[in-house]
Amino acid sequence: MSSVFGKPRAGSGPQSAPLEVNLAILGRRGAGKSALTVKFLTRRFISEYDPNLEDTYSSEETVDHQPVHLRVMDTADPDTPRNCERYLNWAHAFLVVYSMDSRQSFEDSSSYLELLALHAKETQRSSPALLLGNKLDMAQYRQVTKAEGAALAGKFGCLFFEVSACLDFEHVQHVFHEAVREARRELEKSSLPRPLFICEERALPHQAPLTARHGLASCTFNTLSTVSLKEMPAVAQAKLVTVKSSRAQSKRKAPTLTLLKGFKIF
Ligand SMILES: Nc1nc2c(ncn2[C@@H]2O[C@H](COP(=O)(O)OP(=O)(O)OP(=O)(O)O)[C@@H](O)[C@H]2O)c(=O)[nH]1
Repeated sequence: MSSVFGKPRAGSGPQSAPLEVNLAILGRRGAGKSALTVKFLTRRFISEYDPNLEDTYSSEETVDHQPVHLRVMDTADPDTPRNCERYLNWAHAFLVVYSMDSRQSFEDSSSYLELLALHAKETQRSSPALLLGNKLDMAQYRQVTKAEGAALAGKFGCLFFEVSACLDFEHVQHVFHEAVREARRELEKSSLPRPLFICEERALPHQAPLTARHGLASCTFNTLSTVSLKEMPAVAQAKLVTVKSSRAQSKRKAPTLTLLKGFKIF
């Protein structure tokens, strides 16, 4: 049996278990996290949304001929990253989104990348991040150049794309699949199975919250000296919505739309 990344190839037999990948979408309010997520899942662009909704969606994907069970957490931090453990300890990869017509959202994306880098350092476990400059269709109003986006991504060693949630689906899908590839590479390197995560049992006196060090709200971090392994939390202490593959989706639009509660899709 041929294999890809140590797993059986899709279609190579009934035993093929899909690769499980958790992806968290981070970024300032209004950057377009929900719009990109819904575009990827349904091929549709949304123009109205509930900014306080944080949902985790599940989608069966095929990436490089390999079946992937992809969970996407569309996060909703209030103004700054808050209670970040819910995604830091859950995700295998991150999409950090900024809106290219907002300098502030670009600066916030830098804070998110710093947060991820710090978490990787403190847990000695890196999860890949991709930086996305969203709203490419609004490029005439851009406040952030492509070069600036690329430079920020380069600083943190992550992939960079400019995208639009209201332009072509294929480009958005490509970006999500790149995130899966990045996660898969990292999972292969890691010897620790991901169903377990490291969390702290109690705060240590010497442990300074990220807030203090990086101006981020309510994020505390784990040290390896007082850790315990716990079961991964049920997919999102947020709602889980199951969505079939995007390709199948386009053929069954009506049922899909009723699943995506909280969004108005036009
Ligand atoms: N023109 C354009 N508008 C977009 C794009 N992506 C999102 N928007 C719009 O920008 C606004 C914010 O988009 P959301 O997807 O809700 O942003 P978000 O990052 O999820 O924001 P929160 O839910 O508040 O965290 C909405 O009005 C979207 O319709 C895009 O690529 N192009």
